[in-house]
Amino acid sequence: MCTAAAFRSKDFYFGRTLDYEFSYGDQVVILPRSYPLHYLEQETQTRHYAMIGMACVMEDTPLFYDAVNEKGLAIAGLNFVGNACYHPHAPGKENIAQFELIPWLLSQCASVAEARKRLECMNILDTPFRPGLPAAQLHWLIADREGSLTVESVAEGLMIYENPVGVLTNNPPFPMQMQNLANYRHLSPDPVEATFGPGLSLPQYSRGMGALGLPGDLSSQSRFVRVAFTKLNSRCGESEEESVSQFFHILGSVDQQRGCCHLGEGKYEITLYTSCCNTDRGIYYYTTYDNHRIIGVDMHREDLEGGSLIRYAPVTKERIPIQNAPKGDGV
Ligand SMILES: C[C@H](CCC(=O)NCCS(=O)(=O)O)[C@H]1CC[C@H]2[C@@H]3[C@H](O)C[C@@H]4C[C@H](O)CC[C@]4(C)[C@H]3C[C@H](O)[C@]12C
Repeated sequence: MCTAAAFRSKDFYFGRTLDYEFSYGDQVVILPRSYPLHYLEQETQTRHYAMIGMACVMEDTPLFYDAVNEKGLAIAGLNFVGNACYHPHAPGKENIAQFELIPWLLSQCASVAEARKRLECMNILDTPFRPGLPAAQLHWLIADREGSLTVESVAEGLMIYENPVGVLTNNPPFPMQMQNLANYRHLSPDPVEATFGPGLSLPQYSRGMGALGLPGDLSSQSRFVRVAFTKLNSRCGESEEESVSQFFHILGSVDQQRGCCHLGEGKYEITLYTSCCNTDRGIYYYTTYDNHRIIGVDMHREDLEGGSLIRYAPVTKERIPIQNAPKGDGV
């Protein structure tokens, strides 16, 4: 399972949890403006916007899971298994392979509005990156500080939906997620009046009872409701630290702990990493399952005019300072 969210305080933040049972070899990758981008059916781009994101690099190609470009446009791909359907070459369309979608849009679009224009003439090809690595069945959250889209390539074609909530999880298709949200329209962060029935006095015995009924399980439909409620009711200060901290709390509402989602044969799905990118500043923050310390990688500290990929292996080890150690232990 995975969850992605867009969030605005003073700056605009975008990130995701990546929930899975193994890592493909994730790295924080900065792709500078002159790194050539090759496509199956499109001309090679030799100059384009720079981007930063989480990817695995195969044959010198960064295969992005989520990324943000220097203009503040952000995209995350999330599993959409059983519903994603890609198509053969379509004449008259811009034919883009599934693994090319993120670089194709981030290399040339500065906003959601520009991405939408490109998407309207796109066809997503089923061609795998290489034999033995089938095309991941995904749908995408695309966002900038003005708004969000959900993009789903299904049997009927490429669907582009306005996403008024700015969150995405996995199945079912986006229109069903939104319809399901209506079942929770009564939830509130405020205390609510007892309306159960006339003449019955029911006590408000706890704080937080306005959100009683918010689903707590790990299914993708429940996570959609939970993260939407958390994000829409989020309040935080405008500083970078407060905003980043709040963003990790929003995605913390759908964090997946080892043991709660058994896949059989002793395998468990866990939140491998959580990301939060300040899209205005180009800083990609992340935590990993065993490293709760937020680590940042700032794309503007690198040579964005260069022609080589810049790669950082994620910090995966927990470091727990002891506050009353002799020299404060770095607290
Ligand atoms: C597994 C990841 C999605 C996690 C997720 O949504 N989990 C939910 C599980 S479930 O539905 O609820 O069961 C996806 C997100 C991005 C994907 C990767 C990117 O699309 C880049 C390439 C694309 C290639 O086609 C396959 C390898 C790959 C390297 C993908 C592997 C894998 O499918 C990733 C890492």
